[in-house]
Amino acid sequence: MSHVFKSPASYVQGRGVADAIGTHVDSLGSECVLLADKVVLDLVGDRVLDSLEAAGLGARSLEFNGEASESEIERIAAAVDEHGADVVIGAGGGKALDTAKAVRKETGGAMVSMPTVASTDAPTSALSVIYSEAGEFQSYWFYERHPDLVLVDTAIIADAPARFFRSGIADGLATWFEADATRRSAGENVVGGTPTRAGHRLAELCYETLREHAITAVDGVEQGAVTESVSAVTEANTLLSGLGFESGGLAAAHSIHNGLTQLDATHHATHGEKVNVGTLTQLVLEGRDDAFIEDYAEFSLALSLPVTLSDIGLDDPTTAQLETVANAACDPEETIHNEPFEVTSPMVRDALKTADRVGQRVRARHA
Ligand SMILES: NC(=O)c1ccc[n+]([C@@H]2O[C@H](COP(=O)([O-])OP(=O)(O)OC[C@H]3O[C@@H](n4cnc5c(N)ncnc54)[C@H](O)[C@@H]3O)[C@@H](O)[C@H]2O)c1
Ligand SMILES: [Zn+2]
Repeated sequence: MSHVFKSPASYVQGRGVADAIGTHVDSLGSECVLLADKVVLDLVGDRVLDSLEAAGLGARSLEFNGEASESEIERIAAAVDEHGADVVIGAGGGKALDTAKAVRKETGGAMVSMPTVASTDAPTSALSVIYSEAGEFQSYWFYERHPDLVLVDTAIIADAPARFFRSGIADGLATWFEADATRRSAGENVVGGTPTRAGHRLAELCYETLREHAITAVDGVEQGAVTESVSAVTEANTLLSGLGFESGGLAAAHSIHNGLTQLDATHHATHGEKVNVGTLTQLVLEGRDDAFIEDYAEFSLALSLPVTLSDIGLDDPTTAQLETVANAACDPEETIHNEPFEVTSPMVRDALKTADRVGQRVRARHA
């Protein structure tokens, strides 16, 4: 298998860049559709449309219903075709961006990601995570093409609720452990090859950046402030984590996340919050030493990230529920098989139980 690295064509990040989106998009097409849910349209719709029009581009918006489901993708793709648009701009969280990517696959043309929360590493990837209308994980859809442009306004990111930012940090922390597992197993990354040195090291840089800046960055976002740390962590959550997971590879943490989505009780927890429980479980599964696992749990607590099953809505889960999660996590298509040893469902069930106990014990120290 060849070493493969892929990425979006360009990435622009800065305070106030939403007002200049037209100048970055004008080489990509002429008729733009902005896809975003009601909250995000109210927040940035006028600014984005004004900037596109000022650059001489046609611009209109379409309201996203909130779920990256097949039926929603079909509905939006039909509307984009009807408008004759050749640029789809997705704005919002991971689900809006994943829907915009899927729509572009149907309609052709250019695709722009404009995350308005730094909550996941979805903005840069060439894949969508598809859910049922009821919100259960269904599958990954992979695309030949990446977004043509990823544009991140740090003032918008810093103004959004800090919970999203923390969730993006969790998603970014997982990236390193998963990329490293993939490297150790000589496994396959998400772009159809084995990891390049670049993919692996970008995942590591993501982790280093988060360990060095995340706590102060969260302080900033809690104040709606854009600081150097907020900027560094926005880049880590978005660009470094995105390139790191796709070209570095995914492993157990995201499979466990996908397993957790099978249980309704976890649906109120964000992607990153569930991923954090997945990371702690991955570390237990890998047999990391006590100090290493506890260090991760302590760092999570310092960021108010979940460390127990109850933190993500699973109070007193039954063994049958944990087996549902573990079975789904061990599906033959899952990335958990990038761990450098054979992983079975009972191993994941037991690692989930143990990680939960570690989280409870470490939290009790702070009570
Ligand atoms: N494709 C990928 O590579 C990839 C990677 C990671 C995660 N994901 C997917 O991303 C999804 C999770 O994304 P998410 O955690 O961003 O949640 P989300 O997309 O479900 O929701 C984001 C929410 O934030 C709100 N919002 C957006 N910007 C805001 C702002 N500035 N201020 C206030 N509210 C704002 C939106 O209205 C929405 O309710 C999952 O479906 C996950 O599977 C995909
Ligand atoms: Zn993720």
